[in-house]
Amino acid sequence: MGIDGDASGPPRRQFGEEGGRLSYGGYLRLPELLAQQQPQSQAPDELLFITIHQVYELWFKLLLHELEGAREAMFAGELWKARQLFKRVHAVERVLIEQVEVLETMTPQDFMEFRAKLAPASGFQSVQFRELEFLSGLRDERYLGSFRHVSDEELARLRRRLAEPTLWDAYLTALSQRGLPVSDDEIMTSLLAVARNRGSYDDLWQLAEDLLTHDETAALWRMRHVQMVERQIGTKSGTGGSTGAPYLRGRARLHYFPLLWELRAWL
Ligand code: HEM
Ligand SMILES: N[C@@H](CC(=O)c1ccccc1NC=O)C(=O)O
Repeated sequence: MGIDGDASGPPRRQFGEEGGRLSYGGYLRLPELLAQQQPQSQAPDELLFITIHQVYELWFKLLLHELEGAREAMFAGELWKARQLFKRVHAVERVLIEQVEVLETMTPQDFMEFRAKLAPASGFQSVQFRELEFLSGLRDERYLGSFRHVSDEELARLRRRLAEPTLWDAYLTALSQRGLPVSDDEIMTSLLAVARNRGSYDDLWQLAEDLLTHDETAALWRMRHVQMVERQIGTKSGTGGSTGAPYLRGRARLHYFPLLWELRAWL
């Protein structure tokens, strides 16, 4: 039944539509969006491969936006707002992990039908992925060298990310706004004070837990990704020129907020 109560056919006109200029496809720019999947081969699974990467990049864009918001909220001392945003970040990050399963429905044989066409492209070159790492505090300038292919605008974005404050910088500001010292020598004592004095500092504790969950979920994605990689290409080296799985295993151990993990040993 149509929304306007007509028993058959689509609604002729909906409430609030009078004079409106927006349509579903226009608002969401679907003609543009759905024109962006352009396989390089005839292999049937290449559409899946392109789609899943594009979906990742869309989520990366949203994550950057929300994490910027969380950083701003921490600087402003609005911890509740930062926490609200981290909730969304965590939910999206869990989706990113779950999504790997969809790509694993592709067999290695089917991947090999188009893999050769991909080199030297690889996830190495995801600007937004590196932006997320830089914003989160994992700043390895050597990666700028692997971005020679990217546009000036993208390179400028990465350089900006290296120069701007990280989530950790914002958390330290939130700590110092509450009178807790944050110098290298004093930070562990302050983190311990927060952990042991929940009556006064529960909001700061919960926020640190949110940061840790962001860190943990990102690490889980890296582990999930390398599992998929081993399943797809085994011990082959990567199209991006790395050793493949061994390189990725090394990356899986990294942490955004090492002090929050170190804190565990003192609790
Ligand atoms: C068949 C599926 C996939 C395979 C076999 C694969 C393989 C690889 C390999 C071997 C690398 C290391 C760089 C290189 O030498 O190529 C890499 C890096 C990367 N891949 Fe994938 N990948 C797959 C799917 C994905 C998907 C769906 C994403 C989502 C965006 C992704 C994102 C990345 C990122 C961000 C890196 C850089 C990681 C880092 O430097 O820490 N990959 N991938
Ligand atoms: N690096 C992968 C290829 C690959 O997965 C890929 C290729 C182009 C664009 C994104 C990719 N995804 C992640 O690395 C490989 O070595 O098979």
